[in-house]
Amino acid sequence: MKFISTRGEAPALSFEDALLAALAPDGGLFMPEAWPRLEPDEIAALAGLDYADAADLIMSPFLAGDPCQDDLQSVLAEAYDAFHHPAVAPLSQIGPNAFILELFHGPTLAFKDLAMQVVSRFMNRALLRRGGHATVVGATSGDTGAAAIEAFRGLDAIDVFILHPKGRISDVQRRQMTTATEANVHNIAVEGTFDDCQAIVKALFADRPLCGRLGLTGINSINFGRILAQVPYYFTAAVSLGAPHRPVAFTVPTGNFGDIFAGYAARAMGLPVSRLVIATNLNDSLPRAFASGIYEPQGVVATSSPSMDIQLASNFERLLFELAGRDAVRVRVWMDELRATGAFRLSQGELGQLRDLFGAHSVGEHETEMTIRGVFEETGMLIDPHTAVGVAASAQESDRGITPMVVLSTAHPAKFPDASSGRRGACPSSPSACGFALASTKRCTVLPSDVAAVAEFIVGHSRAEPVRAEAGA
Ligand SMILES: Cc1ncc(COP(=O)(O)O)c(C=O)c1O
Ligand SMILES: N[C@@H](CCOP(=O)(O)O)C(=O)O
Repeated sequence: MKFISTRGEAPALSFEDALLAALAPDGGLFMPEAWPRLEPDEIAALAGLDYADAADLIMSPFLAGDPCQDDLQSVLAEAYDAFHHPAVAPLSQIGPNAFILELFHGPTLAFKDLAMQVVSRFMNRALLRRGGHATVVGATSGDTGAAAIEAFRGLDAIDVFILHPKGRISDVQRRQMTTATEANVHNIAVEGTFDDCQAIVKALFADRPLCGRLGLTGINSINFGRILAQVPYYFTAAVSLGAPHRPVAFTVPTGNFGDIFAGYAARAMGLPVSRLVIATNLNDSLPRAFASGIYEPQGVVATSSPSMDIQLASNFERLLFELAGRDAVRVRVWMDELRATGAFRLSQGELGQLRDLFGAHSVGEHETEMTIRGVFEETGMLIDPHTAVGVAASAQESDRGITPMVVLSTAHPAKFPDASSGRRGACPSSPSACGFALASTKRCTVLPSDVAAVAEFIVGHSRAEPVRAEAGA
């Protein structure tokens, strides 16, 4: 299997090379050259398997012919061994035909752990096999950074630099990141928003000499490895609700569009997904685009679901690539227009195609709070504000009740105790196994929202060997 760029101007790479490159050198995102298909009997055979064994069957076709395919089984077994629930991603029911997929049983209590624990192991093994050093750079609105620091801390071959928007993450997220004492972990608090952090990361990748010098790689969902490791839970959830014999719908709390794109990938592989509902908070660039056809990200608004305080949804580019029939020229036109004017418009035909599969709803702060309260009163279950955005958005879908609707629960309520209590005093307790970093150590450097300042900090702190001149040069 080879991976190609959505912008069509980069060489096709193997899974492992695409994983280490993270972003394609032409600025595009890697995509599999074709979607592997699972036949209905193969999907049915996932029933009753351990999560890691199911993930092995689902992910394996993407690694075909790659040296890392031999590592897949052991990587998955190790990755999910430390989860706090034997099912890894269990389902619970909150109403007739309404389910919650609990993706918060990993070490940092957010869905990011399911992929990050896999990606870090693949990267580390690749570097040990090939020799060399990598510098991971990532942007976070709180959860990706915590999961990455947990997954990469203490590794000899990899330094990790995580950029978060200063003052715009929860206290628990901040402590999870800044109390790591390992020398390979670096936190940068950027004076800006998550979109600013992500723009800086992309600008660093655009500096090809810097990429080479630092062995730059990324762990955001712009890396296809992240998306791939998020696909299996769509399959396991749907199969436990009757797939492949019964279609299932999903509502996904959305920011960077990575998680919901993994649902799209599952469908492209043959899973009967009848609907994918994009649930955003007040940062509603996607619901506005699905209503009007104009994608026009605006300034980020701070909400009680800070991990979704994102306007520029990077992985939307992957969906546009699919929508354009994989025409990279069309994608480049959209992206150039976005860069030049801050917006682009989809045709009525394209919009219709998207609406056939996707719903998109924005949920306000009061509705989020009322949903947390309502779910608690009806079920006794505490949900976090990101999940609440998902539950509220799923209720706006007109055909609900006909097909099972699964809302992805993307974070444990203990990560957002103030918002998750619904101001009713039902305070979430953190699972004892997670051992939150309560120490007061703060390892974090504040920097302006400026590419040069961040690059200078990374160069000054990375353990990457400077490039040696070619012999005879
Ligand atoms: C708790 C939580 N929910 C939802 C999201 C949105 O996921 P995505 O960025 O993949 O759309 C994030 C961050 O990305 C998150 O941390
Ligand atoms: N919500 C994320 C933002 C980055 O998303 P990613 O899935 O692209 O890494 C976070 O909490 O950091």
